[in-house]
Amino acid sequence: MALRHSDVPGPDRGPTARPDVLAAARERFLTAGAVDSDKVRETIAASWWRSRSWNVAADRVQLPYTKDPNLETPLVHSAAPVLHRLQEQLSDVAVSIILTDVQGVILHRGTDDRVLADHLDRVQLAPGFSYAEQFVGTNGIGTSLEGGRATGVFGHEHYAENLEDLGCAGAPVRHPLSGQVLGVVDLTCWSRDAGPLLLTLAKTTAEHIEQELTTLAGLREFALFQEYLRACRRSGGIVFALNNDVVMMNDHARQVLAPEDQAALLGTAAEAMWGGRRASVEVDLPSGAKARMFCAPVDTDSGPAGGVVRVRLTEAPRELPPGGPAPRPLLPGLVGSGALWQRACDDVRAHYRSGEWITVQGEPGAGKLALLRAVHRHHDPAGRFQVLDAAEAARPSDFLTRVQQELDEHDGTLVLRHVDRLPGAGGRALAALLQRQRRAAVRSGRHRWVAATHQSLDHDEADLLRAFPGTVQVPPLRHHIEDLRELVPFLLVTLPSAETLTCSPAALQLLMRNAWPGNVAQLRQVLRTVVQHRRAGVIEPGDLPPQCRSVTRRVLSPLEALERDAIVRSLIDAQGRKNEAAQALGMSRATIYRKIRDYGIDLPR
Ligand SMILES: Nc1ncnc2c1ncn2[C@@H]1O[C@H](COP(=O)(O)OP(=O)(O)OP(=O)(O)O)[C@@H](O)[C@H]1O
Repeated sequence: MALRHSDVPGPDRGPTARPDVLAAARERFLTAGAVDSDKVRETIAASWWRSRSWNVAADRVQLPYTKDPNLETPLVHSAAPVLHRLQEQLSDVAVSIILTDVQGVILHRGTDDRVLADHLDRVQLAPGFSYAEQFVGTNGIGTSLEGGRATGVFGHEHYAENLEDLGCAGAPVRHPLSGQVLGVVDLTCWSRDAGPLLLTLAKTTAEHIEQELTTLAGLREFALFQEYLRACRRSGGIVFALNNDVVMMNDHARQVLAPEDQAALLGTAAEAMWGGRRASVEVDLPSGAKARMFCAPVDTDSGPAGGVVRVRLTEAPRELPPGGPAPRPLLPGLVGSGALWQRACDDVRAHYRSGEWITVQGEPGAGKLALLRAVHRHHDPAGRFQVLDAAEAARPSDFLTRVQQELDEHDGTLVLRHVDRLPGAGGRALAALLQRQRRAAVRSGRHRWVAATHQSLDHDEADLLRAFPGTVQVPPLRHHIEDLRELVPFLLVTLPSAETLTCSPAALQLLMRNAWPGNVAQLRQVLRTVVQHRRAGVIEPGDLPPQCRSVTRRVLSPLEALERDAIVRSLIDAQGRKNEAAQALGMSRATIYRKIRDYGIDLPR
C-alpha cells in the first residue's frame, strides 16, 4: 500500500514545492523571517509564524511530559476499536497511528514497524508527550488543533528540523453533540512515503471515531434519560439530570425555581457529583430559599453517563417585592456576570457595608481598582474617593505622609494601590499607621473606609495584612472568560471613536481562547490597537493583532466553566493547597493537578 504524493500537489494534498526548495524556504524563514509564498502553503506559513511567536526551538525537540494522561474518557473508549481495526489493516505499512487529547498530549501510539517506532521515540512522538504547536511547532497534530481542521505536514514543512524525515496527517475528532474538539487522530510515516492518501485516511478515521462517540453518547444519554424518568415517576417533586452535554429538568423544577436558583442548583450538582459519588447537599439559593439535593451518578458499561438530582426545598424564598426578584445591583462602570467575578463584587460590597477594611488581591489589570471605585460610587455617589499609589511614591516616607494626611483630613473611601510594592520597612510602618487610624475611626464613629490592592503579599508583609481584617480575591480574566462577551462591547463603547464598532462571533471566539495574562487591562489595550486601523463596522479575526491569533486554550463548555470555577474557589479557600482543595471537592490528587493544567488555572501566591 502506498501513501505517496500525488502528481498534482494542492493545498490539502501536500507541499507545493520540491523537498530541496522547501528546505531552502524553511531556512530562509528561520534566518531572515521571510516566507516565499509561492513555495510554502498558506497553512504552513501561518503555523511557522505562530511557532516563531511561541519561541519554539527549531533545532531540537524537548517536550512537556504527562506521566498519567487521562485514559478514562469517551474519546479513548470510542477510538480503541477503530484504531485497533486500522492497525490490523496497515500491519504491513510503515505508519504509526496516534491519538491525542485536545492539548496535543499523546494518549495512544500504535505501529508494527520497529525502525519507525524507534525514530518516533527519539523525537518524543510517544505517549505522555504533548505535540501541541506551542511546544514543537508546525506538525500534523498541533497544527490541526490550532486550525480546527485536518492538516497534513510533510518533510521540511515541519518547524523542528528533527521531524523533517516524517510526514504526518492529523484530523480533529469532535464531540457529536457539542461539536467541541476532543482530540486528534494522526497518521505518521516516513516523509518519502507520505501523501494525500494519508490525510484522507486520517479524516476517515476521525469520522469513524465520531460515529463510535455518537453511539456511546446515545447509549449514555439513553441510560441517563431512563434514570431521569424513573426519578420523575417516583418523586413527583423537583428532578433534573445532567452531564457535560445535556441538562434535563422537569416542569415542576421550572415552575417552582427562579432561573438563578436553577443555575445555582445545576452548578452545585455538577460539583457534588465529581468522582461519581452519591451526595446529599444543603444549598443556599440566590432567592433566599434553602434546598437539600440528593445527587445520584448514573454509570454505564462504557463509563459515567452523568447524574440524576432530586431537590427538596427546605425553606421558602425571601418575600419578594412586587414585580419579581430583586435584581443584583448594577455596579456603575462595570460589566460581567461570571460566577467568580460576581462573588468578588458581592464580597467587596458586603465589606463596604460593614465598614470592614479590606485588601483586594488579584493579577495586574484584573479590575481591583475598578471594582472598588464602582462599589464606592454605588453606595456613596457624592462621597470622596481617593486613590494613593505606592508604586508612584518616590520614597516610602512620602507615601506614608500622604496616607496620614488623607486619613486626618477627609472622610469617604481611600484606596491604597499596589501596597505590595512598598519595601519591607515601609509596609510595617504603613501597617502601624493603619492600625492606629482604624482604632481612631471606630472610636470617633467616622465613616472612613480603607482598601488596599495588591498582587500578592507574602509572610514578610503579615503586619500589613493584619491591618485589614478581610481579603477579597478578584479572579483573573481567564477564570471568568465568558464575561468577554460583555466586556468587549462595553470597552469598545468607552474607546474614543469606536462607538459603532462591533465584534464578529469568530473574532470573539479567538479572543476567548487567549489566556490574557494582563487581564482586562490587556484586553482594553488590544481593542485600542484594533481601533487604530478599524473605526467602524465589524471586527473580524484578521483585524486582531498577532498575539490574539496565537490561541493557547480552548473555549470551555458551560459545565466545564462551572467545574473550573469550583476548583478555583476551592483552591482559594484552601489557600492554594492542592491536596486540600482536591479533598474538599472529592477529587483525587492526580485529577485536580490534571484539571488545573487543562483549565490553565494559575493562582497568585
Ligand atoms: N468588569 C469590568 N468591567 C469593565 N471594565 C473593567 C472591568 N474590570 C476591569 N475593567 C477595566 O480594566 C482596566 C484595568 O482595571 P483596574 O485598573 O481596575 O485593574 P487593577 O486590577 O487595579 O490593575 P493593577 O493591579 O495593574 O493596578 C480599567 O480600565 C478598568 O476600568
